[in-house]
Amino acid sequence: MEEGFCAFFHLFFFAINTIKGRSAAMDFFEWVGKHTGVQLNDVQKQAVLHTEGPLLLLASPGSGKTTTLNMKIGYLLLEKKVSAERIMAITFSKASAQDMSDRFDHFFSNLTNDQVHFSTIHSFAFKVVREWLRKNRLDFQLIEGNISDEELKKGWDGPDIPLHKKFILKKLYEDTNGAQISDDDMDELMTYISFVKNRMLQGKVLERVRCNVKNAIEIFRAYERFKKKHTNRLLLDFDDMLTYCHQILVDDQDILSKYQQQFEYILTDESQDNSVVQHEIVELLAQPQNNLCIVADDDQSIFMWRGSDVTKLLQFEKTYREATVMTMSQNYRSSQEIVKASNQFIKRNQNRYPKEMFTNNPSAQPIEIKSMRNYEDQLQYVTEEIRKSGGTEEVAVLYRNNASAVPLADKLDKAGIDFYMKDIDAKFFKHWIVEDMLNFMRFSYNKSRVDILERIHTKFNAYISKQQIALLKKKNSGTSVFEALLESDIPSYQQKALPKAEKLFKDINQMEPDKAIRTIREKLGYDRAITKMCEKFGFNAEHLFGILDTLEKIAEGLGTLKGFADRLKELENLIQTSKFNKNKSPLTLTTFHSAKGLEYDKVYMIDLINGVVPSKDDMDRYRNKEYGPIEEAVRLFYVGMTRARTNLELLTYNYKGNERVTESMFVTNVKKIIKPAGEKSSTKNHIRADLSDENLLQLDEIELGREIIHRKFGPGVIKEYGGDQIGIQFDEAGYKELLVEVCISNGLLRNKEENVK
Ligand SMILES: Nc1ncnc2c1ncn2[C@@H]1O[C@H](COP(=O)(O)OP(=O)(O)OP(=O)(O)O)[C@@H](O)[C@H]1O
Repeated sequence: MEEGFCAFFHLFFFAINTIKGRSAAMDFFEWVGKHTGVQLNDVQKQAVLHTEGPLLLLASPGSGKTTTLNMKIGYLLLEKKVSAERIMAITFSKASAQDMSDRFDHFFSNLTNDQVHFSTIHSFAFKVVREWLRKNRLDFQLIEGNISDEELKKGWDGPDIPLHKKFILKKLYEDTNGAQISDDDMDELMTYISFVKNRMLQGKVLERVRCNVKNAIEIFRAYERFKKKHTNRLLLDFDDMLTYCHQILVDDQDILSKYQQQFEYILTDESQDNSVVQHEIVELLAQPQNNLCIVADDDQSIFMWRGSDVTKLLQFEKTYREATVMTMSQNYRSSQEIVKASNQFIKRNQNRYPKEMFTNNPSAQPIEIKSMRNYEDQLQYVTEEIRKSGGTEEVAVLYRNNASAVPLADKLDKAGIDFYMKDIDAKFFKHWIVEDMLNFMRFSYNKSRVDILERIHTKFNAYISKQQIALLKKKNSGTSVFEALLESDIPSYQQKALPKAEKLFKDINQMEPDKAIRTIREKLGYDRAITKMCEKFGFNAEHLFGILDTLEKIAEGLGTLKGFADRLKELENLIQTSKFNKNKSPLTLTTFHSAKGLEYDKVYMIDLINGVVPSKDDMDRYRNKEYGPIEEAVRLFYVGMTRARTNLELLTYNYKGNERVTESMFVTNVKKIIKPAGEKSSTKNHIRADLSDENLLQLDEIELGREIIHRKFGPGVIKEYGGDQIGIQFDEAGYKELLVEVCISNGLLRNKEENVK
């Protein structure tokens, strides 16, 4: 009976094959190539054919990772006759699971009806956890998912906390620190908890994990206790799905064996993004045959901050003695120029598998590096270029921080250019700094509004105390709060301050909004109040002042305060709805992180200044000889560069507001890479220093204010740095502008002894 069925099955396949035109002599690749139009290269073919045993497929960007994985699944199904339910294809995000599934259908829907399950590791883990809970007659509740900032801010009525991760953390933060948690701290705390759980860290090691949230470890521990003890149900967040799944596979042999037997072949895409716990789950499932195909690019690992870990990839050959490692280095996406420069650039990282990406694609445009005078010029330039290009090609503007999107969206919208924004983050508009500015403006319309004053009274120069607010509330006179206060018993320092503030509020009300913001910041003392808050609570001053600068930019050219408030609403709405422009607009705005896996004809990478790319924190840690973060920043830059097919522009500038900023050290790197050999600066006029000398100033150590010693001009201080030039004020030789490359490559500058750690 069974034999008969098999014979029928083979006959059926033979029929399909013949229908689809595959003769007996035609090999799989020829046949598939005919149907899909994709001719795999030799390494891709080898990777497809290697089905038994552990395989690490290291692939460069654009080298056809997803294409190869899909071909491999096709091969398992159609050639090796493996049934679909015995294949497990795992990706990192829902979007890439969908992308892989779509691409599989595109290649094979005419050739097979088999439905392979493309899953995220989270959805598989959740399935295992549910099965175990059912088996043990336990109930559970998910405590993570969408919740709006408004809902969170509103809090809850009654004694019971709503069982949601953010509410629970909010409460535990308040209990531990006696203060409300800010949005930024909530984000950082969530990231910290994810990191710790994904890296499976416990005990003392936790103390080594950096987190700027006060008492983060205590809050994390309290959170874990809360989830276990609060109800008779098990409370699970997204990370718990992974840690529980791992523990279940370790403890419950029945469940482990069931899945090990079910999945004969396991394939994982984007494995460089897997965390420790995710790698361990995959390793357990693959045993004992270890028919495991891990597709990864360690150079595109950019989620270390939330727990991903390439160590497992780098140790693959140690984990599996019988491991095969293959490298796919041919880039099908980008031009000669882009492939060569990015291949060279990524080599500055030490902690990586050596690879040599190459392409047979033709040459296109040279990589352009534009150094603008200031931030505004950069936005103006990008907007103008995009306008001129007329929407004929796919263009992306990539930035490191979501905050860059708001002024850019504003500028593009004012120029009438539509865009698709990949990762919507309208948090900017809900930030307390934005709320503060609007409250200052609202209060200027009606100075009797104690409720508004209550929100800003500590943030301007009138020294209005909590008691005075209470008094005003009690009086409820409906007159100007300033009049009411001046009539009451006030300390002498308020005698002058109150009328002055009252006058300023009156003036603000009549001003154009950008001037109003400047007045609030400078004359009413808002900037000073923010600086103090940063000192007291450890807030990130750069970020907060950045928001204020952006507000001023948005306000430019708007006539009234009301017009400004309306524009903010309009922009928020525009950003929220831009996600519906996918496939409608040829222009995409996205962070470097979210651009991974995507490609465009032309890519602009913006805001390439030290302190942003790489971040100040990355640079500080680098100087302290902690290399992980800077290497991740390099990988992120590399991901950005390799998104471009034919055109890549790197944009930097010298001033942000009045502040002097310096060109990203990565841009300087790329400049050196792409400069034709003939233009290399001559070194023959200089006596070469011993370049291995540890005291020599390195490129990435250049910073304003650093004290150095020049071989010829003696001691001095770095005063300017940007583009190719470095400005140094020498003790004796006066101020000089020198070429960075000449100084560094000839070892002309040494760190002053006390700078050297
Ligand atoms: N053998 C091949 N011949 C021609 N084109 C190919 C081949 N392999 C892949 N490609 C094409 O190269 C492009 C990149 O492929 P794919 O998206 O699979 O790469 P990737 O390695 O996943 O990229 P990344 O990691 O940068 O996101 C696609 O347009 C794909 O069709």
